Amino acid sequence: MRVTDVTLENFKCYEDAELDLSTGITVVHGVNGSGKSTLLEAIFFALYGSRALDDRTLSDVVTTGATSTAVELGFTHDGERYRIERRVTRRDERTSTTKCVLEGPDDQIEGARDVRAFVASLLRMDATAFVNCAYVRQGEVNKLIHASPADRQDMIDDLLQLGALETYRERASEARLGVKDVLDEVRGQATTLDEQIEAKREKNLHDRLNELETERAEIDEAIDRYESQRETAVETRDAAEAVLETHEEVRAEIDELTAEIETLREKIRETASDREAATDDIADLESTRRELTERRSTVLERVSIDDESTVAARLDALADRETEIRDELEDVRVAISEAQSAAERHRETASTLESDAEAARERAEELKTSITDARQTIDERESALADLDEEIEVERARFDDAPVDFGDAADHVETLRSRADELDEQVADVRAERTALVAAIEDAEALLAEGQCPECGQPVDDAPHVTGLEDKRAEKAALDDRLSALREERADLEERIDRAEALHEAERRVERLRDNRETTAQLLAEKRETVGEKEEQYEDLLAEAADAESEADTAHDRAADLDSDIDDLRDRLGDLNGTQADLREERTALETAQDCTEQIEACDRQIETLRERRADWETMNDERRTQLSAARDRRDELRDSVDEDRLETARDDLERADSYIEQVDETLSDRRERRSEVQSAIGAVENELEELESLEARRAAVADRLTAVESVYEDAETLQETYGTLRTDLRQRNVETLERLVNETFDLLYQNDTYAGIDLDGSYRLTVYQKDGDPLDPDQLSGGERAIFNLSLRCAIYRLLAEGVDGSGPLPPLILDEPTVFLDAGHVGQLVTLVETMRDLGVEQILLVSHDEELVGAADELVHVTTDPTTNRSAVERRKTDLARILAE
Ligand SMILES: Nc1ncnc2c1ncn2[C@@H]1O[C@H](COP(=O)(O)OP(=O)(O)OP(=O)(O)O)[C@@H](O)[C@H]1O
Ligand SMILES: [Zn+2]
Repeated sequence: MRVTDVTLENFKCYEDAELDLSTGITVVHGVNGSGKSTLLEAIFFALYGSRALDDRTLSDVVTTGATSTAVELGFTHDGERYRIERRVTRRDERTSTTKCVLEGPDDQIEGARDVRAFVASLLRMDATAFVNCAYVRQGEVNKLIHASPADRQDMIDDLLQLGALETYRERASEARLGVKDVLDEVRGQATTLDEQIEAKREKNLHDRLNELETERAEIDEAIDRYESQRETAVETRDAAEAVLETHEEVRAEIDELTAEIETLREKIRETASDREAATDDIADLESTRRELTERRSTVLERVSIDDESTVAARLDALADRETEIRDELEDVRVAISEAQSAAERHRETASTLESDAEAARERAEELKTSITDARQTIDERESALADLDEEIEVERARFDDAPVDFGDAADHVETLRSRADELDEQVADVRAERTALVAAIEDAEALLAEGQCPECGQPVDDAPHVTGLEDKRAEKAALDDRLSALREERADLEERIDRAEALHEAERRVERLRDNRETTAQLLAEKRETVGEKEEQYEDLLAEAADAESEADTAHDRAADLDSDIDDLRDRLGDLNGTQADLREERTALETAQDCTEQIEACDRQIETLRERRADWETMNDERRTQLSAARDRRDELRDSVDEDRLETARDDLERADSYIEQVDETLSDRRERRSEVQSAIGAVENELEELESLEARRAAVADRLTAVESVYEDAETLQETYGTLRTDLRQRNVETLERLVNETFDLLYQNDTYAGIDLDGSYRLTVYQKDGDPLDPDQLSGGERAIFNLSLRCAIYRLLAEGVDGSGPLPPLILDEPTVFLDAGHVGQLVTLVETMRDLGVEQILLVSHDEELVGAADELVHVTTDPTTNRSAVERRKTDLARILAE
């Protein structure tokens, strides 16, 4: 197998890396922490997935901060190309494989589990075997030495496919155990069958069958005999029963006849008594009839009829007469009632009229009083009128010597007043003029006193203005005169106004008195008119009352006339009632007679019916008597026919037959029971015989099967032993070869050293021998020695695989991570030799992580790993070997 290329995306410290790898020795180098180991891990992870991670998780391989990583690995194996792609994705808290595909030459495999299984079978190694053999991880160089011999044995066995032999051996053992179970079971069956057959043979089944069959024949014979005897008994019983049955029938008939005779006798007796009762009834009816005839005669005599056949005609005539009387009675009654109500009406009229008259008189009386009152009022009003006239005259007399006529006083007052106003104005004007003049005079006098002109204020000497002052003084005197004249006239006028106003007042009073007078006169006239009307009314009411009273008298007279008519009508009513009573009496008599006739006829009919019935009953009893004697004859005949001796014999026969049948039935049932017992016993014996036969047949079959199973069991045993022996042989051979190879390799690495050789025992226990022959446990070796020793062991295993068992495939690449850690320079050289030897042995590809110069020098190809210091991401680069340059570096 050879890895051709690996591509990483966000795998741990790699963001994006692609690396092609070739055959031969490839050395990966770079500074610490640059990502060398990661590169190898990626290859391991691509092949085995999570199984390659030991105790780490999927999420550890995803670059911190990224959500998903992908690894792609290309490799060739046995001349075919393969390509694995894995993608791991982190989602929420979970990280899982989201893609895992292996493309092979034939088909494509999907899913982590299937891909892993395919890789394990292709390389013949699972992840554990891979790290034990092909891939020495950093610090795990001593893994094989530290492993326990058992683990080592398992591991090497697995690598060399010896595990399969153990599996086959186990399967053969399981098969043998399975066959053993079957064998035991078949043997058990044979034993059981033998026991069963023996038990049955001991029972002497054939003898028993003979005995039972003999008994069955005897029972059959006895049953036949009893059955024929039972038949005879049944016949006897049936005959006796027939005789007794016939006798029973005769008895029953006799009983029936006796009952019939009794019934007939009873009926005859009853009918005879009915006849006697009928005779009595007839006698009673005849006497009733006589009484009725007598009564009818008496009644008819009372209404003087001797021929009863005229009764019906008389009744018809009576009915007509009664109708007439009834009609007339009705008429009279109506007349009385009408007259009564008429009289009543007249009386009511009279009473109404009388009360009308009374009311009229009362009203007349009232009027009379009211007239008297009115007259008094008239007198009072007339005197009031006279008073008013007088007062008016007094007031008018005031104008006799007045300056104005009656009626002009108001105008006069007005005229005077306006004159007074004029005067008041004039006084005011004059007074104002005077006041101004007085002031001017005072000013002038003051100026003058100071020597100035009173007109212009200039000095008096220059303008003689004193004349002006004199004029003003004269003017003032005139004004004074005028003012006193005006005042005088004004006082006079005031007096005249007072008088005129008094006159005006008189005028107004006369006006009011005249109004009063007019009102009073009007009232007087009205009153006078009312009195007149009332007096007329008074007369009318008196006349009205007189008329009503006379009409009331007339009504009383009419009512009295009607009363006398009613008396007459009542007399007539009495007469008619009397006639009606007579007629009714006569009719009752006639109806009684008619009733009697009807009853007499009914009696006659009843008597006739009873007589006929009596005759019928007589005939009936005659017939019954004939029946009675016939029944008696038949009964006597039957009584004579009964034979007591024969009956006695029949009863005895019956009893005997019954008891025999009972007995024989019991016996028969016993026998039959026994027979069915015997029959089933025979069945059981026959069954057992059949079973015996089938047991014998089965025993023969089991014997055959036993032989077959025993031979299969022997085969399985042989097979198991063979696989076991084969494995031991093969392991022994492997151990021998491995021991040889380990020693060879070890010699190669330690030609000169103190060690003589290595011993590998059957269970892969390793012992190192020193030159002096002392044994050493590998653990006791120095660190470097241990590492070399371990690598030798691995190398030996590789060689074993290469020389190999049959069909071993191409060898996986040898991958070593820092194998030189514990080695000194000399040993590094040996390691180089070892690695080269491996290459020569046919290991196609060897991947080494190391910075050892010697190893680098041995490389066919170099891979340089660097870190970008800014991003902390790794990068890979392939370089052709240039030893000189590397050494220079
Ligand atoms: N999931 C991850 N994401 C990012 N970086 C990671 C992750 N896991 C590990 N690393 C880093 O990858 C770097 C490379 O580690 P690795 O073991 O491959 O280095 P190395 O070259 O083998 O070093 P040494 O020579 O010391 O063995 C380490 O510095 C580590 O911190
Ligand atoms: Zn002057």
